[in-house]
Amino acid sequence: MSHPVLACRDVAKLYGAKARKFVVDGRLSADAATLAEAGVTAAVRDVNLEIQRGQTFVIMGLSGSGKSTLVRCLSGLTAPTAGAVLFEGRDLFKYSESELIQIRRHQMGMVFQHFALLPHLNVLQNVAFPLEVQGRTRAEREAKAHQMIELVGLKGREARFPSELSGGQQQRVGIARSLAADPDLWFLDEPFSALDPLIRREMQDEVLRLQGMLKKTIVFITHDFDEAARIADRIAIMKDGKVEQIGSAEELVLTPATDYVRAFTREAPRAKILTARAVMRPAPADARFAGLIDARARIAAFAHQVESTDAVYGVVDNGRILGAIDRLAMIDVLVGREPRSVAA
Ligand SMILES: Nc1ncnc2c1ncn2[C@@H]1O[C@H](COP(=O)(O)OP(=O)(O)OP(=O)(O)O)[C@@H](O)[C@H]1O
Repeated sequence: MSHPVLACRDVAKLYGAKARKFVVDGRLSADAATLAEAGVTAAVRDVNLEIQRGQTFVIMGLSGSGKSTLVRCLSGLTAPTAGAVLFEGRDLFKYSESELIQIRRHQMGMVFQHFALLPHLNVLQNVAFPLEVQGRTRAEREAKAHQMIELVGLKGREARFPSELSGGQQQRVGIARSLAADPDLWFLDEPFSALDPLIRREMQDEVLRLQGMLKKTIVFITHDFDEAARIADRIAIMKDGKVEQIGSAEELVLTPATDYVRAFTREAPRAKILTARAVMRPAPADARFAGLIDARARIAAFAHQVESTDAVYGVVDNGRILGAIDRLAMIDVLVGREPRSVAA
């Protein structure tokens, strides 16, 4: 069986002079109150998760909830105080320092909120930079950089300097640069937070487009649930260093595990997140369907079809009827009410 690309086993990261005192046999041995009393911050604690190959895994939470610290542990930048981070089944922090550098350089790519482009290098040189660090020849570097620049839609701007680009364009350069080294694992830490909403959506579409082509394993941090819902396969919601729940956007909206998750997902655009499968009811025995809806279709895509108040629609998967939807049941789910059964 293949391993998850990344996994956390009881990961904790503590800050404070007395932090080590609370780790026994590699495990965190104190609750939040005891740690706080000792002046120790548990930036991350009790984190268990698995990220599968090809998945877009989003880590979200408010400021200070531990997202960046967790990602620093996942990407090998910071060793956890307790627990283990497994990369392809092996403890990331049991590699030697130089092996870890090689893994980070060749198998991981990073994009940050602040574009961190080198101001004195032009677009081509910025994108080629990680390949220089990898020791590739100039011809190889430039060929790859040109390919990446084209991929993110910046062909023709190779000679510009960062200061001559808009925020969105700078972030495209950051994306091209992080992809130049062909990482398997791509970390994006609030990459679009500094961009205005329209450009932000455009960049989310860009990630979806690139992911459709490149099929990377993506770890994406955001504090915006709408952004998470648009791009994620799985979302982990963090609070006070802990993961409150992990699930698809649909699972988090429909079955929040805690009040915190419920509050986080309350304003979510349900029509764009929920699928027919999740909102259907058992089909009445004698139902005569006015039409059929694919089980994977989102409400926003089929709502216009469910127009008449008394018509019942069948929900199908590969030609098989799984359940039924009518207008009232759909509206119940959209406004967050327990849906009533579908009328025959
Ligand atoms: N080097 C450090 N030393 C001490 N405390 C730290 C350190 N790094 C992070 N913390 C604390 O750990 C907690 C989690 O911080 P972290 O930066 O991981 O949160 P975050 O969710 O990424 O926040 P933001 O969205 O604001 O970046 C915070 O209380 C922070 O003050």
